[in-house]
Amino acid sequence: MTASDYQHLARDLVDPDVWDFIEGGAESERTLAANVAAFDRVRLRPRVLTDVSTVDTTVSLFGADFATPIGVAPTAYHRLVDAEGEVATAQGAGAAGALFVVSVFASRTVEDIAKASTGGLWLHLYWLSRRDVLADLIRRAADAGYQALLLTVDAPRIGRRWRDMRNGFAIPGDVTAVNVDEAVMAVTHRGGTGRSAIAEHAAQSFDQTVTWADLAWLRSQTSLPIVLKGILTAEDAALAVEHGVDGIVVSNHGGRQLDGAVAALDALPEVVDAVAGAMPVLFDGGVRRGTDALVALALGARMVLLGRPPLWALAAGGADGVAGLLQTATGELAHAMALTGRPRLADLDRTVLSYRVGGER
Ligand SMILES: Cc1cc2nc3c(=O)[nH]c(=O)nc-3n(C[C@H](O)[C@H](O)[C@H](O)COP(=O)(O)O)c2cc1C
Ligand SMILES: O=C(O)C(=O)c1ccccc1
Repeated sequence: MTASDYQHLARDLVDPDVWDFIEGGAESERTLAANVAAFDRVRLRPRVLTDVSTVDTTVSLFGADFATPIGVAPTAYHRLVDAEGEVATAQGAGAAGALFVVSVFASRTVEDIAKASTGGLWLHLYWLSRRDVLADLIRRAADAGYQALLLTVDAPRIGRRWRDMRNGFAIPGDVTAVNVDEAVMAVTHRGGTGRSAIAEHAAQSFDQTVTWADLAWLRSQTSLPIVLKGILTAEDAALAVEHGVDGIVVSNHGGRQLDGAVAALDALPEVVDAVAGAMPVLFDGGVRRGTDALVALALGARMVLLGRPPLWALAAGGADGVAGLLQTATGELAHAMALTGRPRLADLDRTVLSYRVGGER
């Protein structure tokens, strides 16, 4: 089944306030819409007679091999939609040979998730004020076999998500961020009419003072690769290279942070050009099909991540749903590679694309 099939099934299964939390974006949700619309503008230039009897979707990243360049983006609290939560997501991603990036606000322990996983795992972090909590979690993740750290840099504060504010949304009490010290989570505000508990919690627990210079502290804590998520400009891509990070994710957080931010796909070419091969560039935002993945890969992404679709699949089908989603998307990608006459990921370049992506610049 496709992402859209799982979305339709999930809608009837998930609590309406949780549904709004998953689906929603910031303010007018313009950037959320733009992420998906950007793919609608693209058309492909197929080449023919190239021997596509074997199509290869395998990709390696930081020394690990993946069956597919389509992975799972970090999203908080998977137990909101499935009793097994991230353990089921890890089983599904592993079955598909896909990367799973585990949110710092996961609702299962990093150790339990690692035990359930047969694939690659990275740990995502928000920069909490409590550096001792971060340091401890980084150590646990390394011990449990996580292969990289992904620091999200587009959320010093949480975007103004009116659905959550109007719903007075708070994570239900039986779902908790089990990997984060209770002292950090204790500041969680209950939300209430007109307020989002998630935004209030972040306002109290995230460190808004961090700058590029602070990355040296993170580097000192681990020998794992460090990937920055939430880069949208050539300027910041150049700074990322300068500061010696190991990879970046071009992302606008699925339209959940700065409304009006450029569509993720439109930002991808300038970032890829600025990085100029110095490190892998990943991509997320609006990918709903394998054919969308092909477009981002053609623009220079090494891997693409899905945010909302794995939550839909998890809600509708648990681990099997997540595996099914990733396998279907990978199948679509392989088909599109065959039908564009590019049977290897290395064959995918901008000549695949007919329309210019990247806005007016
Ligand atoms: C319910 C939900 C929770 C999320 N939680 C996180 C998070 O904890 N950390 C993070 O960096 N991004 C988070 N994201 C953003 C995703 O990692 C990703 O950037 C975005 O969903 C990609 O867009 P897509 O949903 O169109 O695929 C979340 C997104 C959703 C929908
Ligand atoms: O990152 C997000 O988009 C998000 O929804 C979230 C969830 C929990 C805590 C902080 C942010």
